[in-house]
Amino acid sequence: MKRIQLKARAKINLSLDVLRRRPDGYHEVEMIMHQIDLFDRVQINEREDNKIVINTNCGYIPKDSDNIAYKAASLIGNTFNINKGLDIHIEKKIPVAAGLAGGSSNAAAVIIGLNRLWNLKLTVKEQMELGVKIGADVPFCIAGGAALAEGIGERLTPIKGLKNLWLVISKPSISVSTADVYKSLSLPNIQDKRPDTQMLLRAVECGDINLLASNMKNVLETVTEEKYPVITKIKRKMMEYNALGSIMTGSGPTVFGIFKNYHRAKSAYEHLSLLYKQTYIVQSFHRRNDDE
Ligand SMILES: C[C@](O)(CO)[C@H](O)COP(=O)(O)OP(=O)(O)OC[C@H]1O[C@@H](n2ccc(N)nc2=O)[C@H](O)[C@@H]1O
Ligand SMILES: Nc1ncnc2c1ncn2[C@@H]1O[C@H](COP(=O)(O)OP(=O)(O)OP(=O)(O)O)[C@@H](O)[C@H]1O
Repeated sequence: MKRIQLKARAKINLSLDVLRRRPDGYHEVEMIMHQIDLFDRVQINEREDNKIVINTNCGYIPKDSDNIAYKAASLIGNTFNINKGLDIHIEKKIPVAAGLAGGSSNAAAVIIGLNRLWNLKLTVKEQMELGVKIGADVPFCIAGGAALAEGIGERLTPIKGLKNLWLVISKPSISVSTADVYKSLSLPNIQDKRPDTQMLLRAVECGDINLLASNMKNVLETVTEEKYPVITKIKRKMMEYNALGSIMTGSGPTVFGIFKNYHRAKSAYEHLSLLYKQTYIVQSFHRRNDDE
């Protein structure tokens, strides 16, 4: 029986802009996305029967066909007419419903893993085209590294990622539905809150973390931060503890701060982790999937 184990890394949005609402309800976005070195471990083992079975150490994600990793496995099985059963074990470390693409990264790991396990010879682009059928963040999680994401998030232009960037990530104990956040977004409300994506892209590519950190913006804060003042509180704390800049990632509620060095990040981590249990000190992860 064949088996494979992969790391499924989380992402943050260094900027998030919404350009328009499409007739199907989805939104056209412009985002700078970056993987971080906070990951779940996904292990896939073939089974004797033809069932897909999800196991996880996390008590509050679905273990049936609602699990996004299950959906990815069944999509690959159906697309390539492979009727083999799989045990998928997810060791969760990425906070759930947090804006960190935890579920999407698991789906991406299953697509990448089955491509290798079953020798499907899919290119990264082909894997991404399958991934978007599961969710808008899945193609980025397959591509990895750092990218400008357009369309609904699936049109990716790879960029040179940031090496060894120190971040503190803090999730308050509330969960947010991405669909609800996009639904509640008022486009007129965000006009004076939009990021200068081109300038931020240049900052990332030059490694100018001061310029980046002080200009990061996420227009979805107008919905989630408005509803949950704890997000403002965490951003303030990050700045109080010497972050160069701090915003919410994705649809929230997780907040991240960028720090000049490990010592400053550690000091912020020590303070914030006393207030918010789900606080992590992490580095950026810049390697793309096609580099591996
Ligand atoms: C907020 C982000 O995480 C930022 O990276 C993504 O835009 C969301 O990506 P995701 O969670 O993979 O999104 P999906 O699972 O495809 O969609 C969840 C819901 O979010 C809304 N959605 C998502 C992406 C997008 N560009 N426009 C949207 O309006 C849709 O209502 C959709 O029903
Ligand atoms: N493998 C999985 N891991 C995490 N959540 C999952 C998984 N499968 C299904 N879910 C469900 O998906 C929902 C969103 O969880 P997820 O952690 O992916 O959110 P997120 O970090 O906000 O994602 P994104 O940043 O892509 O919007 C939760 O309600 C969760 O129960």
